[in-house]
Amino acid sequence: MTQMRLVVVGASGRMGRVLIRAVDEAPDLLLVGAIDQPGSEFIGRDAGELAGLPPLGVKISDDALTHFAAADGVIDFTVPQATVGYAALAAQARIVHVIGTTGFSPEDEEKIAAASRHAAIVKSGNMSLGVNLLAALVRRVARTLDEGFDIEVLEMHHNRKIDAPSGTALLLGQAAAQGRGVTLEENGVFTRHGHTGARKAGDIGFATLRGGSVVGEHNVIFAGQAERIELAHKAEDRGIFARGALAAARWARGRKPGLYSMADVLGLADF
Ligand SMILES: NC(=O)C1=CN([C@@H]2O[C@H](COP(=O)(O)OP(=O)(O)OC[C@H]3O[C@@H](n4cnc5c(N)ncnc54)[C@H](OP(=O)(O)O)[C@@H]3O)[C@@H](O)[C@H]2O)C=CC1
Ligand SMILES: O=C(O)C1=N[C@H](C(=O)O)C[C@H](O)C1
Repeated sequence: MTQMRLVVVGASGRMGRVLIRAVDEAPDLLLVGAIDQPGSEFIGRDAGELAGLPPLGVKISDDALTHFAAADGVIDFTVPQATVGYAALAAQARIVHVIGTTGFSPEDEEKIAAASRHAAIVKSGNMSLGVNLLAALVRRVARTLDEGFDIEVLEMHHNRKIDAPSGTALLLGQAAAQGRGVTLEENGVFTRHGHTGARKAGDIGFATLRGGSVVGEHNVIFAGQAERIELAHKAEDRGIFARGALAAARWARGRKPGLYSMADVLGLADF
């Protein structure tokens, strides 16, 4: 098969730079575009140089439309508003859209679902193999244990992160809720402050820590009477997310339009 031509949007971001290096290392992939928002100080710079590589001959641009028209897929770790716009453009160009961005509102989610009627979208709050396997384990454990075990999701990230709880924490909370046969809308508890009263049986609680340079750490705690089960994942390098995103792009190439998850990509949906 010919090389898959990819555009990285949010090219100058933490993930954008890691993705440019990961695409460059993959012989079956070709970087054909690197997009930042209009007005970015990086427009016109060489994408390779920005990512700490020799020049790649791909300039950072704000012209997404032209680059999408010449690509097979777009890898997007940006911000919700940008991703919703790129979903519409990728749908128009009928190209694969891999979405790693987190922090979407329900309205954003609806727009992305609408775009997925025209193009294959793979979207996940965490693209790593480890976290998606963890989610499958959480679902299984939650299915086994009854409400005698309280479920709490704890996460820590670097001090630049702008959304909470993390996309991964939500993904893990959803897995726990699915296992229990409930929904996060009904059972999720996202803040506790002041005189909260005792914990309600069946709640799925979330706690958020921010600080330093932590790439991403998640714990799912099943707390029972006199015993506790803890399942955890610690990300040590953003390369794990980039590798997952590129695996998703390869998997989605040629696939029919739809909204897919990393569980689909990794074959974990029925785990
Ligand atoms: N699913 C997963 O596995 C992972 C998801 N993430 C998620 O990815 C997202 C990005 O994370 P991270 O790289 O750390 O964040 P950064 O802030 O470092 O990067 C985001 C980049 O997007 C750019 N951007 C903003 N608007 C646009 C636009 N309209 N077009 C193009 N680029 C735009 C920003 O530019 P500017 O600085 O000029 O605003 C910035 O360079 C977050 O939502 C994060 O939670 C992160 C890691 C893994
Ligand atoms: O913003 C980050 O850095 C990360 N975001 C994702 C999330 O919200 O879970 C994934 C990863 O944990 C890093």
